[in-house]
Amino acid sequence: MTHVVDGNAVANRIRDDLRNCVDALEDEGVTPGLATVLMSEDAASETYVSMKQRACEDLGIEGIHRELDPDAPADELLEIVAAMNEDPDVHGVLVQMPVPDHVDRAAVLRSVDPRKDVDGFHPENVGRLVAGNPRFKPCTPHGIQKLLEAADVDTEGKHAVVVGRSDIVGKPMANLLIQKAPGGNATTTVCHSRTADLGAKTREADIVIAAAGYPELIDGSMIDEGATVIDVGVNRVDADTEKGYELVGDVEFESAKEKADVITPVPGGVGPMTIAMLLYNTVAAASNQADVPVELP
Ligand SMILES: NC(=O)C1=CN([C@@H]2O[C@H](COP(=O)(O)OP(=O)(O)OC[C@H]3O[C@@H](n4cnc5c(N)ncnc54)[C@H](OP(=O)(O)O)[C@@H]3O)[C@@H](O)[C@H]2O)C=CC1
Ligand SMILES: Nc1nc(=O)c2c([nH]1)NC[C@@H]1CN(c3ccc(C(=O)N[C@@H](CCC(=O)O)C(=O)O)cc3)C=[N+]21
Repeated sequence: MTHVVDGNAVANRIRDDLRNCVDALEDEGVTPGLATVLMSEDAASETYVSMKQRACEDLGIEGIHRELDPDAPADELLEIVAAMNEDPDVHGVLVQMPVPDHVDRAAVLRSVDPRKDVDGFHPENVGRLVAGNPRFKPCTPHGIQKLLEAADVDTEGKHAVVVGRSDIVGKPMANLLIQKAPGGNATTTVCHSRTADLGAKTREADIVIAAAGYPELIDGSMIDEGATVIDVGVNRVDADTEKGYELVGDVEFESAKEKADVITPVPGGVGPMTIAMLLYNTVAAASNQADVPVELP
């Protein structure tokens, strides 16, 4: 029987453990604070940011949210981030991606205080991750490591094929998988839009991590018997539903499930883990900044 990993259940376990950490910080007079900034009118981005804020509230983390007109000058965004960097009640700062085209994305990522960079996107934190000394592991790849662990999938010595090379998912995922550390030690291939014969690469994989943002790109014919399939894709596809769309992963679930031993669904797989690990990084940031040690899950 194929194991369909319940990301909501794993995420809820982590969130329960984090609640104890928040209580321990609270006992020392510290309330963790997460500030989010949204400069977009994209409906999916709005949904994700409000899910993050609700998750904070649920845990006793103080959520602060700012929204900017997508046409506002880039300096306005940088000023907001600078104020959040200075605010002692804010321990984590997250600028929801993507930002509008007239805003220099790299400059935004550099503007976040690296000690508050709970996304792990600041170049200093990217460098530390690559060097094997991470401060904050990026939320989605970190969540995938936790999911693999929960599903008893050992990465050591396995061939992992990551489909996608974005700064948010593909690259940090590959960097974690090649680390000489628990959850790493995998032989790792990174594929992208210029990869020739993607199926030939994914069929070689013990673990496929699909993060291309292309609905049902990977079907059962591209999966080896007994493989583990992690579907990161969250694509809104027009459908005759109440909302007018349905969520579809980068994996064609039914055919891939026939081949895989372990597979994650969409929704309810990687997505909830991303949010749980954002809470994790926020608690870690508060613990470091307040110099109050906590035992993270
Ligand atoms: N579940 C979660 O928590 C999260 C889900 N997501 C979802 O994951 C998906 C990927 O997100 P993100 O990394 O930000 O996306 P990006 O668009 O930034 O990157 C997509 C990557 O996939 C590659 N790619 C695109 N099409 C193909 C193809 N046909 N064959 C092989 N590679 C391809 C691109 O290649 P190239 O570099 O050559 O352009 C690029 O490297 C999206 O659906 C997004 O919504 C994202 C973040 C969190
Ligand atoms: N600075 C920044 N940090 C991010 O972490 C970041 C970002 N920008 N930009 C966009 C992506 C996307 N992302 C998701 C988070 C949760 C779900 C999630 O919880 N998905 C639910 C379904 C959500 C729904 O119902 O629409 C699920 O898969 O079960 C999905 C996607 C974080 N991202």
